[in-house]
Amino acid sequence: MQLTLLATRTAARPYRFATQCATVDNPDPQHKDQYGSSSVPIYQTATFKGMGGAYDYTRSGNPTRSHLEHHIAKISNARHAFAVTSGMGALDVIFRLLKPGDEIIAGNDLYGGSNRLIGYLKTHGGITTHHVDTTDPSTLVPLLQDPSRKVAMVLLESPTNPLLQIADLETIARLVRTHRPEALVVVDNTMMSPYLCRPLELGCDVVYDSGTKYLSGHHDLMAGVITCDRDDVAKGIAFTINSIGNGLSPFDAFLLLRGVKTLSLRIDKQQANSVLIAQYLDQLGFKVNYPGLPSHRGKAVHDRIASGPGAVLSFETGDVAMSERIVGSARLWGISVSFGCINFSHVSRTKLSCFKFYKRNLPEDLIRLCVGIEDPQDLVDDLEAALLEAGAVRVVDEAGARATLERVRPDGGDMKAVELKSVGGQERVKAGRPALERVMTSAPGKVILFGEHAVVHGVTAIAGAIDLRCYCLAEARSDGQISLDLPDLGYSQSWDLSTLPWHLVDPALTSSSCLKTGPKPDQAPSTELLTLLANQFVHQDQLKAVQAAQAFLYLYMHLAAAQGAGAPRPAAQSFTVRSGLPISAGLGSSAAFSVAVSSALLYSHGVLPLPSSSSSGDAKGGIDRAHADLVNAHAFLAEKVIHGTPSGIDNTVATLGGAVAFRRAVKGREGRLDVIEPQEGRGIRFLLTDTKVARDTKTLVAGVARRKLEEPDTINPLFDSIQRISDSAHSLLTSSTVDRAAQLAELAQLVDQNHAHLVSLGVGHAALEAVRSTTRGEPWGLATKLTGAGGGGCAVTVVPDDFSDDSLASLRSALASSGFETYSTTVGGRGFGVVAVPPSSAEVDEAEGGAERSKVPERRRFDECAGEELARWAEGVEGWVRA
Ligand SMILES: Nc1ncnc2c1ncn2[C@@H]1O[C@H](COP(=O)(O)OP(=O)(O)OP(=O)(O)O)[C@@H](O)[C@H]1O
Ligand SMILES: C[C@@](O)(CCO)CC(=O)[O-]
Repeated sequence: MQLTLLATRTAARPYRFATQCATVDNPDPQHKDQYGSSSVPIYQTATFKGMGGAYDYTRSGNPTRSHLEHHIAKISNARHAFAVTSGMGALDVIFRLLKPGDEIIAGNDLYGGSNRLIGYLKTHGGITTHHVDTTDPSTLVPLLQDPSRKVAMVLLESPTNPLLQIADLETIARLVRTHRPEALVVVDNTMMSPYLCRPLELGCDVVYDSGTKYLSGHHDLMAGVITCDRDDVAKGIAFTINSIGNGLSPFDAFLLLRGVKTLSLRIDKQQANSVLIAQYLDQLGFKVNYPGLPSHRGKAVHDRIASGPGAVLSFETGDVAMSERIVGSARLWGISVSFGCINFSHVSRTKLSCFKFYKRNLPEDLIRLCVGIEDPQDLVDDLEAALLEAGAVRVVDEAGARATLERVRPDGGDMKAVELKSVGGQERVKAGRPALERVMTSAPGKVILFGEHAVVHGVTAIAGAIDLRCYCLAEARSDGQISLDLPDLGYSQSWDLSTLPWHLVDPALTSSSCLKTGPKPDQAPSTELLTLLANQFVHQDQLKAVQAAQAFLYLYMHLAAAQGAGAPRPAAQSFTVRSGLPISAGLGSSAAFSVAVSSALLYSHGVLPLPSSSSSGDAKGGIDRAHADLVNAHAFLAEKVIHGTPSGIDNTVATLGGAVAFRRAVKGREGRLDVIEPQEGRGIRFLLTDTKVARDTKTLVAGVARRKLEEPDTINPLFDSIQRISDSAHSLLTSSTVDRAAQLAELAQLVDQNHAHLVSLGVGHAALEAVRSTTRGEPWGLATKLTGAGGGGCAVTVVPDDFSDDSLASLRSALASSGFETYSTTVGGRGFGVVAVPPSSAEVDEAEGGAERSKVPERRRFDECAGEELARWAEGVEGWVRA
């Protein structure tokens, strides 16, 4: 039922642009390629055998070209499309729709090549052209209304090249329709491509693109394409192409078709780079022409007729010689004509002779930038180096917290120093040192005894800290880098602090109150920053590491920005995280990671003062509750980055330790946190079994949320029942009077009931059932449920008081023989901890003659040892203070 509905919907809706680009349909649905080739074959033939077939001579038509033309028509939303040998070839074909004596109205900032052809038309074809200011549609009206004028064509470009002036294509098309219905409105759409603008949809008659540019994207072919809706116009164009023989060759048609498939992908990246570069130049005070800048004249019109500013911009320096020096100094930026290529950002200075010849009033110092898909920071760096080398900017305030660039006035006069908040969208930051040279934190994993998943939707859950922990070591460095090493995931990466996307920090997280109380519980992480971090800053090898690195960088950047009151004051540091917890197994490894990293950041940056350690080196409850809450608030944000919509129970337990009954705040109902105090002599043993079945909490939580939405009548009663289970468990665990045997028997029953509900929620797994059947079977008879997000991961078994150590050992070996890993743990252990780590033995040797050596664990062991050995190493550092 559901499937049918979805299928119908998909069939009725046209595909979106990127999908249309990537899917090449056969123009002739009757014709199936004999081998079912996925890529369109190249029909490299001049002639076709026989007469009366679909094709006879490639000048008139060729299957590869037809495929391309069909595809171009589809993505341009046009009835007809034609592919010819160049963009100018396309304009030539269009001009041949005119007759001697006809007149053209064209812009006064037209592409030089078009102007050259217009000049030729005048001398050889008797066709005159009137150049007007197309940024103002009213300038066309007198010509359109003048009956003595034989205006047969209006030729437009928007944005123009290279001044990026905007013509209101829609309004002009309407004016032409009103005053001169027989005239054709022709648009050169090369700067936009059909991805960003489709002028036929705005009422224009004929559109052409130089396919050499964005449509191809690789500067490896020359082509032009023409689209139109009118059948009579299409007939004229087809006749001309066949007559003059400038149809695109089969091989170039194949290449162009290949290029078009990635059109939207390429333009998205080129455009994003262009926005950063335009902002950079704009902040330096250059006059920048780019419709992506709020100040650009005609931006409102452009935003109405097009869906993006494109990837060409230009700027003026105020001095021709300086412009020449800038263009000459660029290294990564090449010097070239044309644009639209993915891997070749280039600069070009306007050619004086050309402009003078056509009497175009173009500034002679104009530099055009055509932006590719390179890393934007490299482009900005190279441009900046060229600006510095050319003397267009100079560095001031090098000693300050932030480097500042100042534009140099070409005439030597005073120029206001531009304090750059951001350069190319990237803050010019200077790395400092952290408040603490070396600090280590740790946080426990958790086991949820009752209420997982339901807790995300406002039901109470019962959980406690376990004795497996995650450790984070933060160390100062002095090379302007921040690094993250995650040996458990085989991941290691460092970033130059000045290259991080500081411009995307969320101001809501950089206020001074945020430093005191932490991010608000309903604060969502910025998807824009997270996406950028994932796409451009984090190695993409494995999802687990991407999530962890995103969370780390997100916290790090906001903390650095908050400390500098918006202007980042980052410290160069190395962070190494190790964990004794199985990752993605339901024991809260992500929460332990989030708490360990948050606390390491807050202490090492001096936001939290280091608590004083007791002489025993293990002060219980030695951390202020307000400090713990600040850590928890930051960790919750990190959990959101990793999990999407966590309830907050995992990070709360990993921060505070102990055992809690937790209810999150939902829709107007307050949250609630009850600490379950350990009861003397009534501790309960638990066995944790890791099924080793990999799963992802984020996906499982999202799946339950979707089911709640789609099947509320099934899911809501399950949540109500889980609430009753948690309430019963809470009173059983806090009662000091209920009979011990009855308490454990009742808990076992609740465990079974809760597990059954979790299976009904859809988060069970065959491996978990295998664990349950082993523990329930003879001779053990113990109740087990999944714990955490389920879908695999871990199960928790209640171990009664009279269950002997031998029985436990034999149960563990039975589970191990099925490939499971077990952990026997107490529940309710300590919360997060912190310790200042002294220099490792090697450093002590140098500085103090080795006097301290025996007290300091060897640093490299932290990276190398695992499991219990890791815990021994970390716990061996003296002076831990824990919540
Ligand atoms: N030792 C570690 N090193 C690096 N990243 C870690 C480490 N431990 C956890 N993580 C991060 O936490 C994520 C695991 O989160 P996930 O929620 O899937 O599992 P979990 O927290 O163990 O289970 P649950 O949330 O069900 O208790 C990993 O993908 C990684 O991003
Ligand atoms: C599945 C879930 O309830 C527990 C994951 O450990 C999710 C959450 O509470 O955030």
